[in-house]
Amino acid sequence: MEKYILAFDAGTTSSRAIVFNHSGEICSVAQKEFTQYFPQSGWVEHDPHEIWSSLASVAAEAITKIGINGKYIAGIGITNQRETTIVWDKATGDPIYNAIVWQDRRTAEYCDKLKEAELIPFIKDKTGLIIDAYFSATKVKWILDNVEGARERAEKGELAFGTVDSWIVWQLTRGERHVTDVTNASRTMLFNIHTLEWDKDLLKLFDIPEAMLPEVASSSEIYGHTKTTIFAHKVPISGIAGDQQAALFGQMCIEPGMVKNTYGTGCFILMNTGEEPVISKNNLVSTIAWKIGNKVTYALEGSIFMGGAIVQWLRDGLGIIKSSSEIEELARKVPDCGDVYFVPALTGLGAPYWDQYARGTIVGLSRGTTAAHIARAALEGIAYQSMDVINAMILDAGIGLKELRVDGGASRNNLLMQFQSDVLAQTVIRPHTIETTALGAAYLAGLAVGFWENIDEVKKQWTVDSTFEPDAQHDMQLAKRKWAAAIYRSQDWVK
Ligand SMILES: Nc1ncnc2c1ncn2[C@@H]1O[C@H](COP(=O)(O)OP(=O)(O)O)[C@@H](O)[C@H]1O
Ligand SMILES: O=P(O)(O)OC[C@H](O)CO
Repeated sequence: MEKYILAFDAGTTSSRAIVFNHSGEICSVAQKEFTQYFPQSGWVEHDPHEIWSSLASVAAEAITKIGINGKYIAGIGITNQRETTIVWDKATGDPIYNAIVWQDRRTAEYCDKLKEAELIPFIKDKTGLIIDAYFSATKVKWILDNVEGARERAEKGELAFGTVDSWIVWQLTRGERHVTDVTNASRTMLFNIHTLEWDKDLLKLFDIPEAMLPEVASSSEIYGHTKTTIFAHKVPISGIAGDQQAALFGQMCIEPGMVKNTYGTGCFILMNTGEEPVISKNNLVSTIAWKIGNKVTYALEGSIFMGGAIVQWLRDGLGIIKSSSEIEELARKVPDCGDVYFVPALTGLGAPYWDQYARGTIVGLSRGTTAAHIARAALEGIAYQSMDVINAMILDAGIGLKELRVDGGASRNNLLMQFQSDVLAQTVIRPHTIETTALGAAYLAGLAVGFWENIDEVKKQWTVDSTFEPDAQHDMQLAKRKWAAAIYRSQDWVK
């Protein structure tokens, strides 16, 4: 019987399990949303047990849907929301606090202090990152400072820290392996992206005991075998990558200069920069794209905190649409935004602005403004934010953009993709499989177990669904100036 690769995609709002065949085609998908906790303004938490139980149930569902069991799974690839921080007791496996999610802003003021102490170059030189509450280090420190007895227990070696990938491997191996991969490690602000080791100076700065940290492995190797009852067989866990790096791989952006944008909850634009990190002068971050064998590939990244999530807000917060896909029909009711500009900074602004205190802003409302204009302005806001990141990327890399490869839920929206092409004056390409995050994790897992022989073999599986060419119908220069003015108005709002 044919064998398959199973990808676990542990996203911010839902858990997905996808079974891929040897041609890289999706054979089965199961998905489950899980609870988002907002205990205070700007705080976002998940229950680590729910992350795992939802993943376990979708994995079981996905494999039973096509009538297979663990025996027919050649390898498991894990991809995950990055930066989200979990600390658990090594003996009991119980988390000592909820997962603090990447979007959580509770450590923003502490980050300001780090900036005031002029630590920006110190941290950037080692990690490639910008100081922001987004990354894991300040979240781990918060847990150690705020959960009673935590630091003492961490110092005694009783606690484990992990990003969501580590938590999943711990569950799958029943506590046998405490491991992460280089891509996830590079988002913690504790990992030196040049030496590929946890950085002792940073551990000291954040007062984090080294004993809590996972072992750091490559993105494609056998980390261990499943011990859960879901599979009834020992399945090798053989690929791990943060979701945005996995998407870069799934999009087969394997040559330096290739760029992808994933339009999910946020928008994450990554450019492959080859074997050396490019240190950004334009407020992007340098990150590890993957490590396969001994070869490390780096990327430049621009992280936008609100992408498709703004569409969910129009659905759940404003109630002007009933489902995310309805936004396209609504926005098409008007020929343009009617001079309305919408900066979706509901949780602050990420790259290239990095303003933790910015908030969502709609400007240019008039008596003639309708829900359709707001819908259109929201979609355009997603595209303008992506344009700002891509412009910064082009400056940093010193090379132009040949094409933009797109994926993620909101990339289904043809109006958004056409507008993205118009504002960039560049070709936008959507592949057949927009589940490229899971596909990338599957490829990494399959390569490690010989399911696929080499990258050249999987490269042939990437095929184009739609191409969008620039076809701007109005003055884009004026529109871009208005966008810049709207961004200015959204900044520094809640400080
Ligand atoms: N047709 C659409 N137009 C615009 N946004 C969409 C559309 N379909 C889905 N979305 C948005 O895409 C996001 C889901 O994409 P997905 O890739 O599943 O995200 P994630 O992996 O971050 O959970 C949601 O925020 C949703 O609002
Ligand atoms: O869950 P996603 O797809 O929104 O991705 C979240 C990112 O990994 C955060 O850095």
